[in-house]
Amino acid sequence: QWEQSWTKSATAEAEFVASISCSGHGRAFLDGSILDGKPVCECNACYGGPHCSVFLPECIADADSGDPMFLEPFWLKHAASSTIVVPGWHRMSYEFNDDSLISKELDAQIRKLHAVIGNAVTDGRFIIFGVGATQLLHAAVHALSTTNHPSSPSRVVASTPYYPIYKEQTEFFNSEDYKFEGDTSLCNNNSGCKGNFIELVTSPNNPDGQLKKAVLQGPSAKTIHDFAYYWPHYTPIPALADENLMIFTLSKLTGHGGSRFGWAIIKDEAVHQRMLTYMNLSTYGVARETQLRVLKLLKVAVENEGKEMFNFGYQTMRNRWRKLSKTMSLSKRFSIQELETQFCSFSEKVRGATPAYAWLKCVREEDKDCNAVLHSVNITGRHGSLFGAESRFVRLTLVKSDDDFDLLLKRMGTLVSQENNNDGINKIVTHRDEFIGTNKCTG
Ligand SMILES: Cc1ncc(COP(=O)(O)O)c(C=O)c1O
Repeated sequence: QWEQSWTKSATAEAEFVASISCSGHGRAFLDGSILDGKPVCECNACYGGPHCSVFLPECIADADSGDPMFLEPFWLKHAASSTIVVPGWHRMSYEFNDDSLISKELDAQIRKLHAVIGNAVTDGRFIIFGVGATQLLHAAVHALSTTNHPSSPSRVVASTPYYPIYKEQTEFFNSEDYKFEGDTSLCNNNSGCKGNFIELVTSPNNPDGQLKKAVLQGPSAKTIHDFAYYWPHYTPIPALADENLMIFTLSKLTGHGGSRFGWAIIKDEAVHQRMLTYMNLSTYGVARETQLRVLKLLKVAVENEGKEMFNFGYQTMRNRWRKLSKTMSLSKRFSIQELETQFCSFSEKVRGATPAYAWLKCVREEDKDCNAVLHSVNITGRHGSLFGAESRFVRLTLVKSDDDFDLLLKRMGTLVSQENNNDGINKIVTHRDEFIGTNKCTG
């Protein structure tokens, strides 16, 4: 016998903020700036004005970050089932009742999620939570490294092109126990293979979306499998992954990058213990508010056997890829990666990959800096050199909001049509070195 009482004002406050109109190009938040007693609209990139109704035509199409806002419309539609209320007294303690830092319910929910999607084995494995995959990656490198051997640190490698944080993080923490050594191929001819290796395997890969396997084998090679994108939004799921150390993140699964939540699935107990020690000494676990929210989100994610969220994610990414591929098919100046088709055990169909990023190549000899070419039509992507690749590659994000994607597509369309117009003009104009932005006249 109870009556709703103290949550009334919280729910009214939440619904009031949600009702503020930002013209479909922004959102007001409870913790946003206040003007005249009301939270103000925070506009999507390239929109402004008090209600985000003004398009800013000169602005940059920012295709740099991998912020998966493409899932926001799903959560707007599922507001009722995904909302939580966090009272002032919710889990104030440092620990759960069993002295752990991990919600057992959330642990079980994660195992259920993997069983529903069929992308990773969790039976008999340890699960540990982290403040995003970012924290877990470093905890894993620490746990697998050979300690107390300052003269022979573990050699951290990844296949080019690789996610830049691997290098940046390993170098930043500057440990005596491990060193970033770059591309895995340094060990292709056996001469470079002395010592202990930690190979970071990203599958599907960031930036090019390829499904990858470990290159290094044998007792001196340990692997960390970064499965941030091993979800049906981005790739067919060919098989259950059963690697020694697998890292997943909420960011690319549900789109909640800001919640800073990831998890690792670990086979070996000693490695698990070392990662736990790292977590205890760095952050003492993940915020209980985050764990509560993640539990709720994952319950929605597995509703209806995962069909709703994963279908939404896949359809959105597939539509974006169709549009982009159509535009790029008209270009001889740029190419993007080939998308592999294979059987997906989750959808029980043969389907194509729909990666989070387009890995764009400027094919003309003179376009050595591809990001500079894109700047001519106000697009900025992530420079290929950050991934250990040539500067004629650029990573373009396809996971941001519809507004971001639409603008990127429009600007890519402009660039490609300039190229096609120029092919005609080049036959006539031979005396000018440059025209239309930075396009070179090669005719
Ligand atoms: C391959 C890969 N691993 C890890 C991460 C980091 O994820 P998180 O947001 O959980 O820190 C990203 C984010 O872009 C990523 O692309």
